[in-house]
Amino acid sequence: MGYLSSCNCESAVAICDSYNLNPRRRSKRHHPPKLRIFSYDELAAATNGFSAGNFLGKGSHGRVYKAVLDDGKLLAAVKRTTLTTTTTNNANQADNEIEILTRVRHRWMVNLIGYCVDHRRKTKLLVVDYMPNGTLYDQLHSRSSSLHPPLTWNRRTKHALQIATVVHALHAAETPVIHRDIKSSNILIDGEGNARLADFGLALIGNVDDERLKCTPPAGTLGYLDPSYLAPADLTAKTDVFSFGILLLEMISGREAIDVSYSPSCIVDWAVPLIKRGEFGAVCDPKIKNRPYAAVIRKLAVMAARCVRSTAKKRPDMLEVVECLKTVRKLSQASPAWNRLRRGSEERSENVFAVEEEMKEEIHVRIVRGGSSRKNRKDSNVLYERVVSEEETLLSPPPQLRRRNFVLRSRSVGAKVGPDPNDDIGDNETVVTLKVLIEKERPVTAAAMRLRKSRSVGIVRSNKMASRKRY
Ligand SMILES: Nc1ncnc2c1ncn2[C@@H]1O[C@H](COP(=O)(O)OP(=O)(O)OP(=O)(O)O)[C@@H](O)[C@H]1O
Repeated sequence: MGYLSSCNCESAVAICDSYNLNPRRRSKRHHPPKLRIFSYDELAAATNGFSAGNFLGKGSHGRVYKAVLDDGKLLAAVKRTTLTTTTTNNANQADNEIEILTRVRHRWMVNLIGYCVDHRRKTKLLVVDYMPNGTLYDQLHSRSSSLHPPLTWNRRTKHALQIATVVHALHAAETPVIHRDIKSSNILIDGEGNARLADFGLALIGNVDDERLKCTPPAGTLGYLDPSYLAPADLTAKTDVFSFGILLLEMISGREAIDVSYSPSCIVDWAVPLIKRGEFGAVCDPKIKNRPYAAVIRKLAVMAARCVRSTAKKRPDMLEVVECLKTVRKLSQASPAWNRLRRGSEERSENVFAVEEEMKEEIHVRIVRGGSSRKNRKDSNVLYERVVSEEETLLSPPPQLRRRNFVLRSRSVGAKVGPDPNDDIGDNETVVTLKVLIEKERPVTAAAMRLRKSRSVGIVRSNKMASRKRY
């Protein structure tokens, strides 16, 4: 294969291997195994002739089978793609996946073991690590609790951190990789219960200003696809951050990215207003038995809401997401005694939280420190007025707010912003008047159907690009 000879596997493979990114381990350089080239017959024998008994699942690119190799010493998954006579999207996807998986490896990725290209049979086979515990999608959304018991909070945050870590490593690699198809069905669970990122069929390698990336049409999966990614030039690492944010919301809430049995059916439209109103309990999956204290759920939910912002630039990068998840994990694992203490203090400061949460809906804040008369309060005593950014309202109340000596009111859009002349407020009280963004209530439609697991859509590169020189 041309692309294999054109890139040095040994050095390229190391580009995002976390072992090599860790300076403490750099001295003992970790050399990933060489890729193997399999024959069709070898893989046919290893999968019992691609039998139904070895069938693992079907994706948009083809079927996946369990393979037993090396006299039973190696279990692998074989992804089988059929080539057609003309250059098709499927063929491109298999090429692209091999090329990327040849160059990048990470312990939280489903890594490539080898491959087989059989032109006579018009078949391309990718041999990857076998993941015996299914997908994160199954674990989150399975109806059968005996097959997949509900995931604990600890598991959810562990999986989220593992995937955030690998996505960050991909983005930070010398030659960055944008996955473009982060979703719960592309996260597989290995034998030790670790989450691994799979399916690099739509991934792109290179810098965003590379011609190849600039000519590749947008692709992804409905429900996870960044709404600001409408043209090739819109692609940035923040495209993955959006999909990761959807994944986080899915993990926190247990809801699917799109579920038409709810209204709103899109997880963003449902969860983000709740998060902005501070209703973190409502967002949290009722199947989680030992929930952490509210501040931990809040921290993660706010991060998820920031990841799914419509403006890509305002989203955090994956490093910030990784740091947030590490903190969330530390806080979640704090001792029960510490949590009891923390809960107690949360209850005592309930009013403060209520204020903070009400603030999340505001778009303007005006704080008026009261004088001795209402007239004074009305116009001459405005000490502070500003537009509060979405970020501030999600994360923290302005420092000027104190628990005592203020009265808080909410107003709908269009209401006058400023102190109400009918207030009966004593001297030296602070008035906070909020302009509230009221979302139009949408009619709730009866549950009609559930969407089946969403499939990836899109092509990896245009035919024009396919014929261009590889780098
Ligand atoms: N490495 C693997 N080990 C075990 N099972 C796997 C492995 N890879 C895939 N599977 C199974 O095969 C199914 C199909 O996987 P595939 O990646 O082809 O498609 P998908 O991610 O479900 O859908 P799409 O291709 O549309 O993104 C998965 O849902 C999973 O159950």
